[in-house]
Amino acid sequence: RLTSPDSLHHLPVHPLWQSPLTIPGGTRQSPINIQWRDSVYDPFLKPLKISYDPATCLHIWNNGYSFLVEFDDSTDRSIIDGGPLENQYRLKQFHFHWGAINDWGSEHTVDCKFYPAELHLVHWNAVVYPTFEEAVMEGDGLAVIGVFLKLGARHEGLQTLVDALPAVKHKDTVIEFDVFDPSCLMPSCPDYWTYAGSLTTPPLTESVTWIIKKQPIEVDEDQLEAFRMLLFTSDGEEEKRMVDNFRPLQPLMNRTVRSSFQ
Ligand SMILES: COc1ccc(CNS(=O)(=O)c2ccc(S(N)(=O)=O)s2)cc1
Ligand SMILES: [Zn+2]
Repeated sequence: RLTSPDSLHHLPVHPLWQSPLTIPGGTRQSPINIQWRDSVYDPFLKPLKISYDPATCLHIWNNGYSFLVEFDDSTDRSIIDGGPLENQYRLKQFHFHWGAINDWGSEHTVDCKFYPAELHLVHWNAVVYPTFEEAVMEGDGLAVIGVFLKLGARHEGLQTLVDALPAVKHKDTVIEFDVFDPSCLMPSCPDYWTYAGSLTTPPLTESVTWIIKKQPIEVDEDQLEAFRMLLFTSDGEEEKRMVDNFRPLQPLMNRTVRSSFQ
């Protein structure tokens, strides 16, 4: 059993990002810096297999941390398999982390370099665990694919999401979003790093197999600015722009980052 959520509330929190800075006894916290030269090529790592059914898309909502696109995870219609994983994992939601300016915003860094934003696709091990909530508490319960966003050409697939953001400007607003294929947000290169880590927001449980794509996707300035016009705050509250919603880097401790490529 992992740290229970209620034991986290008295810990020092990061001012901008209501997430405890440290977890007592935490040995596999996320995010981390990925030092390219220290990652170890593992020839036994398989290619990651992704098969998403766009019709499993349900809605977009602003949860006060980020905006999430949630999926129907009651069946195995949207799954990932292979890569470092021993089971197939079901897609539950994806969300982003971003900065107030383009110099930072990602959660993971590569050779201490920040990207302006990072996409997280959250999957859970429905082969072994009966519910997502149980999977969140187990070491092999979750698999999150991280994709870096870099400033460049406009991303047409992302634009359909961006167009919906004004409707979820405030915390706890939701809109229906019934067809979206997150595969369009994947870079073309299959290369990834993988390591054992945690959720980067409460409950910060050490239940995530991280799969971080080496190649970023390109988005343009207007698309990043659209993220930055979202609010942490509910309608009627004093407006706080939703920016810098990333957790500080955590110590690598006794972990090795493996790469699927040489
Ligand atoms: C007990 O019920 C629960 C337990 C946990 C959650 C949090 N939601 S979550 O697990 O999808 C994620 C939180 C942070 C993620 S990150 N940035 O590492 O990809 S994913 C919701 C309900
Ligand atoms: Zn995340």
